[in-house]
Amino acid sequence: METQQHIAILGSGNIGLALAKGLVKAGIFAPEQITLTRRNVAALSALADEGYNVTADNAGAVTRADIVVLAILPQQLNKLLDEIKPAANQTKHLLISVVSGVSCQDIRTQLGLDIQVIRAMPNTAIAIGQSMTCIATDNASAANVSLVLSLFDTVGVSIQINEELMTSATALCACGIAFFLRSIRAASQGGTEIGFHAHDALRMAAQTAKGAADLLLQLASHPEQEIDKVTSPKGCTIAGLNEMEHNGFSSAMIKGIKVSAEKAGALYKTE
Ligand SMILES: NC(=O)C1=CN([C@@H]2O[C@H](COP(=O)(O)OP(=O)(O)OC[C@H]3O[C@@H](n4cnc5c(N)ncnc54)[C@H](O)[C@@H]3O)[C@@H](O)[C@H]2O)C=CC1
Ligand SMILES: O=C(O)[C@@H]1CCC=N1
Repeated sequence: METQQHIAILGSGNIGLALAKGLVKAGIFAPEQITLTRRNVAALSALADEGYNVTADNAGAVTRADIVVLAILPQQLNKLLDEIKPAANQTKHLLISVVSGVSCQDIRTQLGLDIQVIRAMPNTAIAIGQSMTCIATDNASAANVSLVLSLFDTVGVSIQINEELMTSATALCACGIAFFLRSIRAASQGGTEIGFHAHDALRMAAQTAKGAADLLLQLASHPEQEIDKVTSPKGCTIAGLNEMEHNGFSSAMIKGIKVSAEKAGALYKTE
């Protein structure tokens, strides 16, 4: 799905750069078709050497682009929208916002334009083509929704959801990367305590986690169905699993995801 379009990514931090790298890796955009912005443009010099356009001029980047991605923090958004307002064109531009907790309508209101806005919630695995991305909109055309879904499908799996579920998607999928990484890290720490060198324990834990995820994804199976196959009667798996549950393993994950979702919903309002 190669494209001739030009994309501007406003805010080249963790997720903006992960998106840019993912799109280039997937062969959708050449670096020359991507403009990356950041206030401290010197921090993007390595990207400039790779062929990306880099600038601190957000409005200029918007003028040259067909698709504009907003990838800055919620508290930085209003200032940026004021800056690009003169360059934004509601007939030309499609806005994609990955900013947590900010609705499509919030963005149009701040811009004062009836522009098409699609929210996307990817995660950092987008850099390696493994993102779970949720998208939502309240006004974009079906053609633009398909375009954005197919764009994110090249860098993982994408689904369209109702906009009111976007903060939940943020907690489960975007923050979720950190939650699962911490679980793997904890498993590796356990592995070290029972005899493996730290780097071996981490690799073993990560591959085991990957296998567990693939059992669900490839077999369309349920976790408990797969757990039942591991837990031999009177065995060591059920002993370990029950010990974890007595200490609140599932409960901690559920409570953490709930707190994360509440926080995601309040990020823009508490700027
Ligand atoms: N990090 C993640 O895994 C994910 C983050 N998000 C959302 O993406 C947004 C960005 O998050 P991160 O990448 O983690 O933050 P970050 O702080 O790493 O990146 C933001 C970047 O924007 C730049 N910036 C700030 N003001 C600017 C301006 N006026 N013009 C140009 N650049 C400017 C900053 O220098 C920084 O490089 C947030 O709204 C976050 O909620 C969404 C999904 C996943
Ligand atoms: O921690 C955050 O607020 C952002 C949103 C989702 C992932 N990182």
